[in-house]
Amino acid sequence: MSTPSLTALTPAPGHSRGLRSITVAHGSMDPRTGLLEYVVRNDAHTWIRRGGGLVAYGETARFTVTGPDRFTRAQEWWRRELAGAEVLDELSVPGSGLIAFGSFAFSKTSAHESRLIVPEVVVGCSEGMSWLTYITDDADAELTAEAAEAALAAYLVEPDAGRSPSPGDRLGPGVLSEDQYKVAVAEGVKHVRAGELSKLVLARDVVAHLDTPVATAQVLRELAVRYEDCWTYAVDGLIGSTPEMLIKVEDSTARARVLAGTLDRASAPADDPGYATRVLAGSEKQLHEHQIAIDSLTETLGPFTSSMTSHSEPFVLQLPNVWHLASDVMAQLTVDEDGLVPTSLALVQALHPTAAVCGTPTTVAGALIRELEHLQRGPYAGPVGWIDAGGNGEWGIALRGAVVETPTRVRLYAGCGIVEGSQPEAELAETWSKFRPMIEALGLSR
Ligand SMILES: C=C(O[C@H]1C=CC=C(C(=O)O)[C@@H]1O)C(=O)O
Repeated sequence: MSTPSLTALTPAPGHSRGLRSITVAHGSMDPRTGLLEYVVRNDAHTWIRRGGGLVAYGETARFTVTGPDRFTRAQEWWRRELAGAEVLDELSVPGSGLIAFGSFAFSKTSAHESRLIVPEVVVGCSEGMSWLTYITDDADAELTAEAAEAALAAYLVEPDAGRSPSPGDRLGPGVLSEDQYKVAVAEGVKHVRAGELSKLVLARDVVAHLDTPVATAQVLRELAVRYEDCWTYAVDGLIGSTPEMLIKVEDSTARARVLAGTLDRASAPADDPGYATRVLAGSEKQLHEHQIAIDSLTETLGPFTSSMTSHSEPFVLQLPNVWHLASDVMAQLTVDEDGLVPTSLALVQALHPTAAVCGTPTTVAGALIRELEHLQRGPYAGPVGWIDAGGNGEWGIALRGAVVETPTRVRLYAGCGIVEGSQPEAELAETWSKFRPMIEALGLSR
């Protein structure tokens, strides 16, 4: 397997025949809002958690691809772009310098285009540092702090208006009705009981029809404030706030957050603080589902690492809508004889799709998803995130999100892990708990 390396992705300084970028320190940020003050336009690309991360505007380059080799081809394109690039970066931290935002289709057979987008301006904030990056393909453009500030100012000058819920806004069914979804779950359980697979993830969609155009920036700000432990993403109309980190690479350290096992907070008794721990961490079914997800990640990540640690027991992650059983995994990536480690995108390629969104074994689950779901997942449950010139990056799984299909039509997706003990009615209810972040951020009710 050829894994692009950190060094192979590092652009040569001083000669340019393509992308050119400058990164400068950017004034201090309001600690209460962090990056959110920059999420003012509906075309923002975002990757935000607890006020930090990246917000970007504009598009200097784009690569689109479909098919089973979408990750390899995207990496090749990124390497080619970097090879001819000129990069001035006074910070040189993960996420500074040249970066691309990306979103990949869940399925290798999907007609949906996976994409890498190199923005024009990026505001970044991490560990008390803030920076501004300006990226151009104009050989004559000046790479100065003033040029970067001017490029950012041009995007911020006209913020998009928010919207208020309208009486005509409504939530309609998606491809499968609720009853059809329950039938699909029951079918899935039969296959699990027959021993064909141990876990299968079945998803469904619902469609928000709005009276007036969706105010994406407002939706993203609401998601980022409410779901501050999640990663609020926006890439080209794919928006949401995911609690699941597929892989994060910072130099030679990789991290992942694996989730599986869900409990709706809406149905919890108010006066029982031990409820989530008892019901989730005390449930054989939930622990089994979680173990399958952990095993799938660690088995695949193992060959890339020299050491790996995770807690022996999952913890209960509390989000505003649900509790999850969660495990954080940290690994040291193996450094090869040339001193190189795999890039974040190379690891994405190896890890996707995990048991959290597909099932185990992957091929059996993938075939059953196609047979039972009747849904074009598109970018739902695919990797979403960013990569920099050094190969660092953060790639979440595009969950708890939606695709803005037209200014007034937004498609929401949610799925559930199906194991032997799954009940169709309970899984249907669980999809509603997973739709809730988007339903509320859009100002809708069920
Ligand atoms: C497939 C989804 O969630 C996955 C991630 C966490 C917990 C899950 C579960 O408990 O079923 C799912 O595997 C989704 O949110 O659409």
